[in-house]
Amino acid sequence: MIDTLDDLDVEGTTVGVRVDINSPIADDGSLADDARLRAHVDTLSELLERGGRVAVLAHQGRPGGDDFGTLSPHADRLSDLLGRPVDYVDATFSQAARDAVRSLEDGDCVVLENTRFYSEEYMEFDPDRAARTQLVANLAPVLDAYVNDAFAAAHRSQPSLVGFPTVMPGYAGRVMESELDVLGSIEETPEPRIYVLGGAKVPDSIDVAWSVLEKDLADHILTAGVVANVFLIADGVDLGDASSDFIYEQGYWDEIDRASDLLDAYGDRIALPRDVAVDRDDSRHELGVNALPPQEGEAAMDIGSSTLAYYERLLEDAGTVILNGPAGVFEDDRFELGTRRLYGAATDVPTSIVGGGDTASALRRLGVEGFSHVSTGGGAALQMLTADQLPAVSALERTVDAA
Ligand SMILES: Nc1ncnc2c1ncn2[C@@H]1O[C@H](COP(=O)(O)OP(=O)(O)OP(=O)(O)O)[C@@H](O)[C@H]1O
Ligand SMILES: O=C(O)[C@H](O)COP(=O)(O)O
Repeated sequence: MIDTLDDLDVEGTTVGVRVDINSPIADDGSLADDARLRAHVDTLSELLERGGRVAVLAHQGRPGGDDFGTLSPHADRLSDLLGRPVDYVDATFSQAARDAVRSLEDGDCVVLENTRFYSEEYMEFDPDRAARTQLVANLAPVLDAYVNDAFAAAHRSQPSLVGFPTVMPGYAGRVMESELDVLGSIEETPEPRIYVLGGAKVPDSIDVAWSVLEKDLADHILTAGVVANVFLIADGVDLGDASSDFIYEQGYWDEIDRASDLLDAYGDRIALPRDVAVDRDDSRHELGVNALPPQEGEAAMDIGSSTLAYYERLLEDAGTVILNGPAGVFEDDRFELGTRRLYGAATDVPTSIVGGGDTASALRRLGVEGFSHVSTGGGAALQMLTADQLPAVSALERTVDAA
């Protein structure tokens, strides 16, 4: 049982609110999509209107990634969306951050700097240990309560997600509450159940594949995106140097062995692409897997038309489809076809659940709509749909009682 904002006496309370506003970032550093910020408006508005003093905690990107950066543009955008001033401080738990939090008055909001600018935040801890990290130990004394609205990051056991509710009363925000409500009953969704695993977070997808196949939750897994490329290599297909180098550079080379083990154990339930699309002479060019490897420098950027026809046939019989991650590099018009058609076919399945920040942004861009539920979370939604407990949710369940 988790307490929600209904259980929090907000007025005059200084609340640390963990949100997930991790967003695509344009080349000039601005936000390329604000959907995740919009999702949290209800929670933040409610807290501010009820007289709360709100300190927003969030991450942006992963250390070393192109989208790793400051939350300053997020604060500006939140101010527009909330229709009130939102301060930003370029510190997360230092004296400057604590002073900014202490000086909040009822109805004020400040965004603290990217929690991942600080190295312990990118490590996974059990909640008790997380409570002793620098972030929690330094910031908790200036907060009265903690609200976790970051469903999309709830599968990470990082300090800002599991540490605070160990030392102060923790509550679910409105996004967290509604996601847990919708996604908490996977066993009740109609069968057969198909999982579509695409996108670029290969280790997360392989974890999910193991889990849903072992628990007999999935009748089929359709692979797409970089996940499919890893499975194709595991199946002995020569995808060429460009795709292999990309997988190696992402640090996913070991995932090929894990994919191979999965194919050995459950190959009859895992569908692999029959063709892929590459960039040849600046155009989309499709190649059957028998015609691979592609020419030098060509990478598999999307699933091809034969694969789409095959996947569409499988989806025709599905009762539930759960999708995460684009089928290809949808940002490039030549490689959006797989995502457009695969997700389009999924809207005809009686229960269709979509997860993922990039996925949701791809679907908006492509104008594909009509799903039963579009989750703010990618990996988190998938983990929830494996019927596994999310660490940040467990931490809220075990939170300390309000005084
Ligand atoms: N074949 C491919 N080669 C390279 N990149 C790909 C390919 N297919 C998809 N991608 C990239 O995958 C990225 C999205 O993957 P990701 O796993 O982050 O999805 P997501 O929906 O954001 O999920 P999450 O919310 O878990 O992060 C896109 O930027 C897209 O260009
Ligand atoms: O985009 C996401 O899935 C969440 O913000 C979590 O980000 P992470 O995968 O970098 O932990």
